[in-house]
Amino acid sequence: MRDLWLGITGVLGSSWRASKGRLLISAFLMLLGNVSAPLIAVFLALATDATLERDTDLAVWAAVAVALVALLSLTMEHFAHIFFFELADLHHLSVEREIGDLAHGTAGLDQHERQDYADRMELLRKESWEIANGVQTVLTAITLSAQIVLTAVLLARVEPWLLLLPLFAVPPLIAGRFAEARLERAELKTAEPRRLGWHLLELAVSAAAAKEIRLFGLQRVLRERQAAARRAEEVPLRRAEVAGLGLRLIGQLIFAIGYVAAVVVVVRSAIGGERSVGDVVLVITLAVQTNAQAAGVVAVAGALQRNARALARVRWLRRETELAADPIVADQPVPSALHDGIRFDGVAFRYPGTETDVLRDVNVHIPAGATVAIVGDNGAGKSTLVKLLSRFYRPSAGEITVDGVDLRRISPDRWRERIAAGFQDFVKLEAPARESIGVGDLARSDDAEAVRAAVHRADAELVIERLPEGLESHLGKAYEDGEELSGGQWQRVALSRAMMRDEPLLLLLDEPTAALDPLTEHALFERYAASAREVGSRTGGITVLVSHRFSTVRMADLILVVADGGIAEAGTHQDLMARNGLYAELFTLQAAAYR
Ligand SMILES: Nc1ncnc2c1ncn2[C@@H]1O[C@H](COP(=O)(O)OP(=O)(O)OP(=O)(O)O)[C@@H](O)[C@H]1O
Repeated sequence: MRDLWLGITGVLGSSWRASKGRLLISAFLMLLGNVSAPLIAVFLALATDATLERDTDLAVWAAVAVALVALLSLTMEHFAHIFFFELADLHHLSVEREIGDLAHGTAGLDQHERQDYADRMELLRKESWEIANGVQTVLTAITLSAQIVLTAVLLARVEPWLLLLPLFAVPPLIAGRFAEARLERAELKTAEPRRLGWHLLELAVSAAAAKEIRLFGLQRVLRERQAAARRAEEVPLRRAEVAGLGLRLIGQLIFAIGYVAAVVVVVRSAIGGERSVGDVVLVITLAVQTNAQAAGVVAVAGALQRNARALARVRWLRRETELAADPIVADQPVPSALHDGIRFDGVAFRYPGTETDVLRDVNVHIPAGATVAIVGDNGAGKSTLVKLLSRFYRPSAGEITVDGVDLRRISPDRWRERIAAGFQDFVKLEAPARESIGVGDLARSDDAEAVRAAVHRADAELVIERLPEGLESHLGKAYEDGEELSGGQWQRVALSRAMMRDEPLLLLLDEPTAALDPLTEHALFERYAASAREVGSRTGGITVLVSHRFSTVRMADLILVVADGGIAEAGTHQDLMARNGLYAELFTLQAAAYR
């Protein structure tokens, strides 16, 4: 009930803010249209009695009035729609803006990587039009209520017992509520197969996936899976819809019984001479309208509930965004340079909503100015360490300190201003090349010199030189004249973006060179390491590289081998080879493979 109330007031409030004039005009037109409907019955009754009494003047005037109110009742809602559409557009824009603001409004990745968040966000995206059209729903509800009250008054004047007639409209209402609740449960339950269905459809139309799909002959399997996902979505939804239809039908049947009883009561008293024929016409006409009103109430109640549910989800998103805020006050500045470095003390980490620790009791000191390589099997936790360093997540236990200051006490935004990063799953930012690279340091994104320097650091000059208009060329298929790049070329663009910051305190390279060949990766990393050392000697900046290629890794000052949720080995290449442990084994295996 509270959601319903908040839904109604929320819609009216935001429509009022969006456009007072449109809201008032459409409310007036709706009211006029809705109040006119019961008046048709009044004038029809008048015309009938006047005709029977041979009062021609009154009969003609009453007939003209019937035509007039019928016209108002039929047309006003259409005129109101013109204003609704504009209001809905304005509203939709603001709803989408708020969803976007809230989705961008969290510092970490807690929500974005969570399944229940993804499910609800998907529903919310679908429902954004429901919210936008909410003003029509709410105004219909209000003006329909006015119509129902007027109808009730008119019926009561003929026969007070007829006031019971609207009571028969309650069962369809309750049935409608149950049907809606059942449908919502089914929608939530089927969010996963729906997402899977979309994903499979996206795969089917994506150029990137087309190669592997054809090469491995996956078309049939994918089609079958897509069909299975659609079935898994549709069967429960259809069941819920059929069950809802049955419930609604029972509700309408109860109303029909009341309707027939009311008509019988009045016809009997008209035969007995207590009522006029006009009264019978009035009741039959109004009772038909009451039936339509009941259907209208059910429809509008369903729409109000959907609107309330969608707005409740927006409030949920607001709450989630608030909850995601770090409880610890970020009251420490980012150091301008590192002296000691970064320390992990007893750090454990478990992804939200999961049952096992990905990292347990991680203790390591990354000295200022060092170049660190992180190696380990797939799923060992390398990227998780990078996410913790980027402050996308907070450790579940233990502490990460930067020059002795708890990382949680440094504002994530400020910290990230001093981080440069390149990831394996980088963004293919479709924009002019200058912008696609420049956003790596937003403050200098328009600075062509800075962009060129970044391109040089990433050794991506050849990629840019081949573009028809150099840095001004549009990248990607979003543009008609856009240049599509190869995987490796996109990766160079992403690397250039990572190189935009001149003196980062932390350069994170999480397999950013995976699309490049080992020799190129080796050469590139040597180049980064040299420049990182040079920058590091001034600022104490740390470079962290995640790679599976040991030929690249060996040049790092410190190699961390991640295994079994912790740092299994740490040291230089020489140290670790001498130790003859996991690193030595993996290195020897890989070196043998290359020989
Ligand atoms: N968002 C997430 N939610 C739940 N579990 C996750 C999430 N991301 C990663 N994991 C799990 O955490 C573990 C470590 O993942 P991580 O990505 O850190 O491994 P990695 O060493 O970087 O692997 P790779 O070499 O394959 O990139 C894996 O078991 C993975 O399934």
